[in-house]
Amino acid sequence: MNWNKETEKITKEFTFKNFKEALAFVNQVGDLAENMDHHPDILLHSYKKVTISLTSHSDGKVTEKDHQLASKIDEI
Ligand SMILES: C[C@H](O)[C@H](O)[C@H]1CNC2=NC(N)=NC(=O)C2=N1
Repeated sequence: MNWNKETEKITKEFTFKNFKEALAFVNQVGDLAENMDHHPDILLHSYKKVTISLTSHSDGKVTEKDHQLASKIDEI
């Protein structure tokens, strides 16, 4: 299997005190995504880190929707 070329996206890593706080953050991001009908890729890793990646799949690139959701996530 070939390696996939990364499509255009914006990514940010968040670090929390523990797994429980990281998971709570993931759920809050999920609520925002559902409200916007715009969904990130979410990776909860190293037990207390969350990496969020945003791209607009229907456009195949980063759009204003991604920046809007990123701003809302930063306000959590
Ligand atoms: C039908 C539904 O509105 C679409 O599939 C939405 C869902 N969430 C989405 N999220 C993202 N990141 N990109 C999209 O193109 C997208 N499309």
